Amino acid sequence: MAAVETVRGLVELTRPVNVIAASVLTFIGSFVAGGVTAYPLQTGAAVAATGLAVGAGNAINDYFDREIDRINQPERAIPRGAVSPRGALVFSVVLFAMAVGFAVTLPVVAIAIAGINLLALVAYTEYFKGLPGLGNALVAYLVGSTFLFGAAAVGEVGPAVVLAVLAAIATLTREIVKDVEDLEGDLEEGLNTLPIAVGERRALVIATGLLAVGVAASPIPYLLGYFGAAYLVVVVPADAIMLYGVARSFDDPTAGQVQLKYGMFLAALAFIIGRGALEFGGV
Ligand SMILES: CC(C)=CCC/C(C)=C/CC/C(C)=C/CC/C(C)=C/COC[C@H](O)COP(=O)(O)O
Ligand SMILES: CC(C)=CCC/C(C)=C/CC/C(C)=C/CC/C(C)=C/COP(=O)(O)OP(=O)(O)O
Ligand SMILES: [Mg+2]
Repeated sequence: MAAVETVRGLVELTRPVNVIAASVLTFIGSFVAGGVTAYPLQTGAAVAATGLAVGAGNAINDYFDREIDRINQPERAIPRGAVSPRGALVFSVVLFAMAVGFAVTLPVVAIAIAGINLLALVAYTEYFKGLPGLGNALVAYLVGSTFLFGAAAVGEVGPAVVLAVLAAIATLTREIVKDVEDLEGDLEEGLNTLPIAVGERRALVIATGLLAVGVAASPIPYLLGYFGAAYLVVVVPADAIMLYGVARSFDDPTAGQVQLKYGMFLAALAFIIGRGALEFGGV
């Protein structure tokens, strides 16, 4: 039973939903760059590198955060004892090494993005997380960069830039809300996150303003001709769910950040449907 609990804990450390979601974003980047069918092996390597890097980044985050999580998230794998801190660290290093193994097979721009991202993932928790807004901006960059990484693996990065910016804005919004949710543990650990630096309400007003910009910009991929009209049918509800989530955060940041995540996932689906509609002759 202990072995089953350990394996379950290791899988939990990777945050598999995020691993899959980020991998889909990289695939979308390759898709909008028009390289999936022309370069299937590079697309596969980029998707694999992303999934392994996200799993590694999440595992090392939980390793560094193990004391905060005893307060904020005691049910997580390390605080509940399913995985030892050393076991989590070794697991993260193995995943990072596997991500590098796939990334080095890609074109030089993709290798550069992967190299920057892998360093950022290691540095995030120790050096950036406690800096007001900077830690959030780094995570937002990392999520947005998946589109650039997927595009750089197979072709031109250009079309992926708009998607990267939209994903980064939405992620930055949610990261600020998550810091409001984690205020107690972050204060105990002496972290100076944005809500601690400027106050919870002001941080949420900043998050709301950021998301408003992202929502207003969300039709741009359609207007630029990257997506078919079917994109609007899906992204408009996604925008509405994200706006509802950030509004909900003022009285319940936990529920709000979850709603934001649902809206972001639906927006990622809108990207897939929008590009698919264009590629396969739909609307
Ligand atoms: C306005 C507009 C149309 C925005 C686009 C939104 C979009 C497509 C966002 C992409 C979001 C996404 C699918 C991200 C992948 C999952 C991931 C790796 C997120 C980063 O998570 C960091 C977070 O702090 C982890 O916490 P948790 O999710 O609670 O485990
Ligand atoms: C394209 C390549 C090679 C890599 C992509 C890398 C990506 C997409 C990373 C996604 C973001 C990520 C996994 C960040 C790691 C750190 C992390 C989990 C930040 C959020 O954690 P905390 O701020 O500690 O909050 P919680 O632990 O409570 O969620
Ligand atoms: Mg953490």
